[in-house]
Amino acid sequence: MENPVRAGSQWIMRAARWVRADFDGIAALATKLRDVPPVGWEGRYHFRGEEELTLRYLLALDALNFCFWPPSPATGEKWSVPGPGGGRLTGYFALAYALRQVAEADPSFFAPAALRRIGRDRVRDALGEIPLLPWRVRALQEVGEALFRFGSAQGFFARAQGSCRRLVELVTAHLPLFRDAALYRGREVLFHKRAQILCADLAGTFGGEGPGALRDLGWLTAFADYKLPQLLAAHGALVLHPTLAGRIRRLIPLAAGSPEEVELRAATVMAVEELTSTLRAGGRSVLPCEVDWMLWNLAQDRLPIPHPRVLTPFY
Ligand SMILES: Nc1nc2c(c(CN[C@H]3C=C[C@H](O)[C@@H]3O)cn2[C@@H]2O[C@H](COP(=O)(O)O)[C@@H](O)[C@H]2O)c(=O)[nH]1
Repeated sequence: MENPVRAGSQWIMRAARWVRADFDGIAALATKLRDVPPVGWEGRYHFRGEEELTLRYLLALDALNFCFWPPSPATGEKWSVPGPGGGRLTGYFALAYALRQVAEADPSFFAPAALRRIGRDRVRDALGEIPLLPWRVRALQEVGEALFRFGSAQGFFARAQGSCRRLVELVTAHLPLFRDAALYRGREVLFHKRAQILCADLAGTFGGEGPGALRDLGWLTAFADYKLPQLLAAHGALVLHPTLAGRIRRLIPLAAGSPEEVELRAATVMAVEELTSTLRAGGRSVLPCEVDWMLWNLAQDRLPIPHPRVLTPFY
């Protein structure tokens, strides 16, 4: 079955007014990507241990995998935690590492009954002053609730039967904060960013074996976060309406669910589809999620324009 994220994004881009994919820009970026080696799983900061705990950890990780930038640009620094080598980690890797330390020091944090009724103080103890704390508390409570209902993380993930599509359906059915959808011109469109990343994280963590043996990774689209549109726009693969570009440059948050925000996400998905086809036509066999990883990796370097800011628990 076709991924609804792909079909929805295609439909949005036919009507889009704020963002367009630029085919010369995409072709130029594809040429650059041709020489980028495949990006493997970067698991240095993740927890890996006994299977049940690892699965609980991954579900919690992707439940919290959103908004790592300071809501107030004037006062806030990007959220960070001390890393293993003395420096500081930010963003996704900071979250992976902070949760790993919790898993190692106090595995009972991830017990279904504990997560179900976790409160702000416990989350703050674990993660420090992370943005959007109330959403994160709720996200963890939902993880606890789902684990409680299924009895274990192993029981939960087993229901996916090795399929990304089923895992996305499962997660979005049982954990409301994974339901990453928007209304565009009166129609519901899906992005399922964190649910789809969970599939990639699962495959990466387990090296494609055991619970990470997912047979339909090609079903996944790009994960419509805030780093990919930043990179794509910086390379001219996406062209933004000047008003939108100006707002992003001035760090003004975009309204969640606004047409410009939804179009940016759809354009990101479609640009990655186009990059994937271009690379394939050039003889390189890649999946959209692999192109996503290449781009996300490149987006870890300093970029000439800021990333779009949307206060949302979805990405
Ligand atoms: N499109 C896309 N977005 C991704 C990821 C990942 C994690 N993947 C890695 C994990 C191990 C592997 O080796 C993977 O490469 C996180 N994010 C998103 O980025 C944003 C944070 O950015 P920053 O502040 O710079 O950490 C935030 O929205 C977060 O949800 C991805 O893969 N693709």
